[in-house]
Amino acid sequence: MMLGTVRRFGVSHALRATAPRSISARLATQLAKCQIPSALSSLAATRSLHSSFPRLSAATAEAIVEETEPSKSAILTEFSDLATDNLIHNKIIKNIIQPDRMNLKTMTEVQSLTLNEIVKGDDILAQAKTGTGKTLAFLVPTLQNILNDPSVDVSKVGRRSARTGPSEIRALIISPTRELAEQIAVEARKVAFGTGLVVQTAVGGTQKRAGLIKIQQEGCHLLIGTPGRLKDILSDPWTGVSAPKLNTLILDEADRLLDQGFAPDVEEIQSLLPDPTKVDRQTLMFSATVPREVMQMVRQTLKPDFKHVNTVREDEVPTHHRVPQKLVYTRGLENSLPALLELAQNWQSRRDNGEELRPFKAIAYFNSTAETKVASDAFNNLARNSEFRQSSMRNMRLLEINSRLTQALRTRSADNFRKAREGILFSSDVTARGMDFPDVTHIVQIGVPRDRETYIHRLGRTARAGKEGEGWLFMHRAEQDVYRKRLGRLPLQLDTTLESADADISQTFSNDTSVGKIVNQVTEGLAQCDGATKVKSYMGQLGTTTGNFNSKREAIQAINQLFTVGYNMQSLPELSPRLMQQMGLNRIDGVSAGDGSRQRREGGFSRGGDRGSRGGFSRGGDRGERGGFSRGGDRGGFSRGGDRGERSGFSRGGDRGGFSRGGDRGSFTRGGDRGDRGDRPSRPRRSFDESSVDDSFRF
Ligand SMILES: Nc1ncnc2c1ncn2[C@@H]1O[C@H](COP(=O)(O)OP(=O)(O)OP(=O)(O)O)[C@@H](O)[C@H]1O
Repeated sequence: MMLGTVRRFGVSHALRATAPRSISARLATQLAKCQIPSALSSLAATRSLHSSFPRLSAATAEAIVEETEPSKSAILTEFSDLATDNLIHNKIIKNIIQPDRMNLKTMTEVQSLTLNEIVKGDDILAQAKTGTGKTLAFLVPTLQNILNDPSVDVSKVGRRSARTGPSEIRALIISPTRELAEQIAVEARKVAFGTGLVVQTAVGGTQKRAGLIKIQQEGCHLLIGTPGRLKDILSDPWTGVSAPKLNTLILDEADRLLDQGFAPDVEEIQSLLPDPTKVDRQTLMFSATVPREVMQMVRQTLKPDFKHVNTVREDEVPTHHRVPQKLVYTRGLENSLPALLELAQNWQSRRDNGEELRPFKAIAYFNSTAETKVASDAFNNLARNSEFRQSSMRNMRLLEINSRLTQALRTRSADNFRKAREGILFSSDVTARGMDFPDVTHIVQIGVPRDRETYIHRLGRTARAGKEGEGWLFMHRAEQDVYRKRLGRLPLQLDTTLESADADISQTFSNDTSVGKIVNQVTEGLAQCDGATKVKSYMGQLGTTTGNFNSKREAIQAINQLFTVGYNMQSLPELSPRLMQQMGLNRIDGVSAGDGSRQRREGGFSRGGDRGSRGGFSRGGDRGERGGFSRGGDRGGFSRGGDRGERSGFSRGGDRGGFSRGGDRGSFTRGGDRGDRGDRPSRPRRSFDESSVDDSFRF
């Protein structure tokens, strides 16, 4: 059984387990032979926090002892043991282990396997499952290496005189999203506390000038940022950020940064760093997924003798075994939101009935940014009704996050969700990677995600650091083929417990049944949503969902039904000829062609409620007072330009067929929202949602 792999390219060490997961007599003898600290043997047998959190197990330790002849520090597993041979600065260790600080005790497998190699200066590609502590795995040794650098005057560190601006930057971490960059910085500051090392961020959506002044005044040893902003400040001589002594580059979520969306920026950033023939550079790459397609880029970026540390067994899916993953077929696309509400309500009711369950805290992932807004608005609308307010759902925080929001709103949503005890975060893929929200119990993916990696990273927002969690995938039956082709082997099990997933929403429901109540609540919530938002969501789904179905026509039929039945809109949005051409659509497919004049004539959009009374409940009784539109209020409006420097998605260039238009630079993307490219001085590219809306509707 393969437990983990450390490969030096050229010299390869495969770590094969030959012992059960408990310490063996043989291991004990070998540990003694190798003079490994006695703490290790007890540690290998101990599971301090959670039995399923991947630590360096006895078996792995044994494998290392057998096959890699490590130095003794190579297999340290306790943070406190890092004091041995002064491997890691005492202050850093204290910050990690002290109960009033980070309060961590035992290293995870990826931490144990990479720490010594990074301190030695090797280039590393490290792959380990989501939520297994990769951030600390690169932060601790990197901060230590900065302290070890003789040109960093440790005696002066911490004093003002030692802070000499950007020229002191020794290490750079690139992250695909702003929130992740900020999160890494928070962790880095905790680790570096009291050492005098200064950590700064450079992310899009924040004031560039203010950030630069901070770096100038406070200094910077470790800079963490998003590709666009980093490229911007490093390439602009006026910023004064040149980092001549920088000798460490870290790509977190490396496979994402090396794919075609970000690779050009990352390459450019590398070219702006000191010439590696003059300043030796260590490069580290970390991710939970390393698809074969990026390996060529990995080899081009790392030194030829880089090490590949892989804690995911070759025969294993890179999701956690302990996370039940359930698949729900929905009758139509309009069934997803009722099914989500039912899932949350069922869970909360079970808690009310005395089951020992953590409060429902879920992230609902959508494939386009506009869908997150419709869903979030609908849930916030329905949460105002008295039945909801008196139910077990009453304390739910209902939050939205996607790259179209202003950075201030994004940060607020992320912070509020972090703090929330129970709630739902309606999210695009902007939070899919790296984000460490505590105590997330459920990940609900609505529609088949764009690729297997996206599925894995989204799912990885739950069950972190050894905790429990569950994953749900809601999809239309007609997405089955794409689901199999795109996601490959995954341990999903069919679930048929959610009644509203299969309800015929076009029917009238009475409030006497629980499914009726759920459908009616969602319908009412949606009826109060802004028509413009619904149109954007329709457009977004033409971009994302169409490629998920077997036939375009079938997909458009389903999206049309979502719009008319689910969103309760009378007439379909008109698509301009240009847009139809861009999307490869024609009337036969079932879209409505026009120049958008119908929408303009009708003052925007059909306001819903005109499909006749459906009895059983009043549809949007308060819409008169509110003019039929929900304006977002503190839930964050739709930012159409304040935040345009970032990309809200990119096309992977034809891997899914459908509408892909030549990689990431086309005017039309598939509506995803996978990362930030920071602020750009040049004219921003348009994303799918923007282009479609600008072409067909002006509102
Ligand atoms: N040795 C440890 N013991 C216990 N908890 C840890 C340890 N190391 C890190 N953690 C905690 O585990 C959680 C997940 O860590 P982290 O965010 O670094 O995971 P990751 O592997 O980078 O995940 P992802 O692949 O999603 O980016 C964090 O809350 C972190 O504080």
